[in-house]
Amino acid sequence: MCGIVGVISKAPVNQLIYDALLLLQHRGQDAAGIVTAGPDHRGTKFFMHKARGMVRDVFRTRNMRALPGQIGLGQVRYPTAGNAYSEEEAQPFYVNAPFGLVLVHNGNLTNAHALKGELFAIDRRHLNTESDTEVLINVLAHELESAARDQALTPAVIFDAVAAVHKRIKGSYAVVCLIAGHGLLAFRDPYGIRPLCLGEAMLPDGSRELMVASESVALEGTGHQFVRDVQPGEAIFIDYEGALHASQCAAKPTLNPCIFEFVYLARPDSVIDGISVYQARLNMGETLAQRVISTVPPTEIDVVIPIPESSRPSAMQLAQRLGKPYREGFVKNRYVGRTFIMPGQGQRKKSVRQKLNAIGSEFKGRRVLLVDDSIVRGTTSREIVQMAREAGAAKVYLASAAPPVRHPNVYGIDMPTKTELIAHGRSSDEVRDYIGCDALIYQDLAAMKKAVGLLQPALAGFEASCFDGVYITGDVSSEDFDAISKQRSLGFEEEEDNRQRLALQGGVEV
Ligand SMILES: O=P(O)(O)OC[C@H]1O[C@H](OP(=O)(O)OP(=O)(O)O)[C@H](O)[C@@H]1O
Ligand SMILES: NC(=O)CC[C@H](N)C(=O)O
Ligand SMILES: [Mg+2]
Repeated sequence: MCGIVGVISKAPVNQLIYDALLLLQHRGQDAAGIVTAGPDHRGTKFFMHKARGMVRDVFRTRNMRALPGQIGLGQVRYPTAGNAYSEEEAQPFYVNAPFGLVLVHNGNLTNAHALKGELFAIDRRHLNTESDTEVLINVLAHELESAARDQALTPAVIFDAVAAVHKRIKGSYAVVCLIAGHGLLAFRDPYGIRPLCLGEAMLPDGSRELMVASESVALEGTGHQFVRDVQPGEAIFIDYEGALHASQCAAKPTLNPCIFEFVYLARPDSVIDGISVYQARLNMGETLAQRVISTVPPTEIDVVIPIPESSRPSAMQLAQRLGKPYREGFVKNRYVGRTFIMPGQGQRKKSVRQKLNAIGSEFKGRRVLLVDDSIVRGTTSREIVQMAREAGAAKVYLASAAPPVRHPNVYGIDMPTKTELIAHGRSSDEVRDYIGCDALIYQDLAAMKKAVGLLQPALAGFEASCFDGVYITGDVSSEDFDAISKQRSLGFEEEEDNRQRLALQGGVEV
């Protein structure tokens, strides 16, 4: 779940894209990049800067100055394919033909490994990284080339190319792409797994600035009005004059957003596909309360404490429903990022204690109900339960606003292998024992789908594979699972080697 943004304006866009990326930082902490198209030669020259790191670290003043132009796009990366530690896999990606394309992608292709061979052998395109996004840009380039041939690149031709891309690639993808000299193209996979929305702002000269972004918070936070979500399977093309063209390019589009966006990934102040993320989390707290009441009598709970950050709305609603005080028992170090989206278990584990610290007085002698939005690898909850006990809690109960995560995700959440999931192959009692709490209460999946789904009647359903093992695209083979998980673990091994080498040399990790 990376964060992506694209803008067409009559004013410089470098600072605007930077600001939008900061608002999307929660979607990716590993790398960031911006491309702008310069005012010269009708915007056919691209200016790019990308590197590993958080937005604030990647872009220095000199980098910002080197990004002129009124059109651009950007990305913050949370790697779910390829190698998390490779600078070359930071986005945007560039290919020089046809026209010159730069592209950013949120999602994960499940058939990237098969397409790689096809691109080389049949389409005669060379790929130089392990990234699925490089596969995607090359498929799009090939299809644009085929659709355009010797005719002018009209919106209809571009939409034909996107229709062909939908037929070739599998998985999840929200995409923004600049076509040199022509305009900005954005499209979303036929199931609408990953989010993408459109906004606008009027500039002082009366012209209209258009922005597409992963979440509405990026629009709002940069002074844009939300216009609408890009529909599943739909493509929109905004030409250099700012005219917007839209077309449905998929044969059978259905709206099945990833439910994990509402559980954890998205910011609560965003609205995705008409669903307020905050309201979704409140509703999850409400249904979780029913489960708590049937497991631990409320008379045995003194206080409800959230595990910051993402669980807060659910915990608040749960406490209200139980009629128990809601207290802040853990303080979050705001300078440590989100632990779940860090690459590598070693780094994630170390970061939990750096990130959260208990306020002793809130725990001493109390029977506490800790609430988290989800328990995935159990990294957070195991540490937190121990911290609550060290702080003197009399009883530690743990409630998860999401059901057990038992299946790998192949659509843009980095949990490609079953074995890394704490609830895989374990009963709830076994997970409770592993985590070390006195009672463990999980959300009910059907209740959660209903509680979030009622906020958007137009939904066909949710992509909820990590909870129910049903893969919405219906075409993920065991070979695809193997390819995705193998490739991710190879990246980690490489990094582990790298860390050990640096440690031996007394070097500093960069
Ligand atoms: O079981 P685990 O593998 O630990 O994963 C789940 C935890 O990770 C996330 O927190 P994170 O620190 O990433 O972000 P947050 O501050 O938004 O809650 C999530 O909110 C859970 O707390
Ligand atoms: N989380 C994402 O959307 C990642 C995009 C792409 N699969 C990458 O790894 O770079
Ligand atoms: Mg958390």
